[in-house]
Amino acid sequence: MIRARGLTKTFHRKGDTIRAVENVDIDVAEGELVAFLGPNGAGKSTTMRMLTSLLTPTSGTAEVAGFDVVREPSLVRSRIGYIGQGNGGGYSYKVRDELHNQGRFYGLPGREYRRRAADLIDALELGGLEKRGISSLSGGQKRRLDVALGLMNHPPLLFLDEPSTGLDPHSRANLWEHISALRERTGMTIVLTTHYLEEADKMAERVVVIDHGRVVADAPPADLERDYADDVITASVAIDRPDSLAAVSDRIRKCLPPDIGEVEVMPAPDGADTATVTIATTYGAERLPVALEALRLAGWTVQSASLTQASLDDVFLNLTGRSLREEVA
Ligand SMILES: Nc1ncnc2c1ncn2[C@@H]1O[C@H](COP(=O)(O)OP(=O)(O)OP(=O)(O)O)[C@@H](O)[C@H]1O
Repeated sequence: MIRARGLTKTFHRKGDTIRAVENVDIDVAEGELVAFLGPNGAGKSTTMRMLTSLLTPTSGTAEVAGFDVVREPSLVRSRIGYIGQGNGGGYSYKVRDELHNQGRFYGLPGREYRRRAADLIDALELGGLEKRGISSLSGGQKRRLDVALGLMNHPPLLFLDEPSTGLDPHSRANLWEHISALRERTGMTIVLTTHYLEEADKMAERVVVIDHGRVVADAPPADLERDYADDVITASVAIDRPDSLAAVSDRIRKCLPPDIGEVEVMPAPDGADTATVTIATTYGAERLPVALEALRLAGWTVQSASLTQASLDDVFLNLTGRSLREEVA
């Protein structure tokens, strides 16, 4: 569906040169859901706008839905849906009129656009709102209408630029339910931008991490978390008072399998007779019981244990030295 090579966009503004996107390669297969993840200003929207033919690349090439974005922009546009960050609906129109207008824009015959509008009103739960003015809709309802507008031409490829930004968690979950259901029904390919880590983790089959206009990683979320971040096992272990921390640490390390991961032993901060064992590892969920069993067999009493699984924020931190969560906040 998408094959981009060396995609680059440089803006010149007031004597400044802004390298918004640099040398980006992207492949998206039919039916995939791919998320571009990165902080504000990383270049996600600019990349998407080049792929939708709205911006001409400074250099590089992209084929989208079988056509070249520079040489065949109208063929690209006829085969994609694009929902930008701004609101698609003209505010003076009513919900159904806006959908019908969109159908006319794509040159659909009246019967067809009325049928599609009715279908999308149903699929995106806009029933009862058909005659409402768009300016009176809630944020979540407006975003669902945006998605409906982007789907009027039945595109095999849908681009969503920050579909859920500004929505409350309930509306966000609701929008995602609708998008997932549509995807299941139509097999549509979806490319979206987001800076919600949880959203990318849960919804996307593949995450393209973008920072300073460059792709810094591109893989399924679970692979990124395995390759670029650690799970952390934490266990609180009872210790005998006379033992020095060094001796305890040595004994604990020796009882654990050598390949378990990076082990650290710290005294409890409140001076109690416990030590905190942390193990940075991959496949933490499988290794947690192994570690606990090894400690138990060696005679240690484990008072509590927990597992913190690697997140996409850890991935971003390890790749860039910055926390995406903090940057976005
Ligand atoms: N038309 C433009 N003229 C000048 N600079 C621009 C223009 N459009 C984008 N930029 C700059 O290019 C860089 C990338 O912007 P872009 O909007 O692609 O980032 P983004 O990752 O989508 O950010 P956000 O999450 O805030 O939407 C930023 O530094 C931005 O200020």
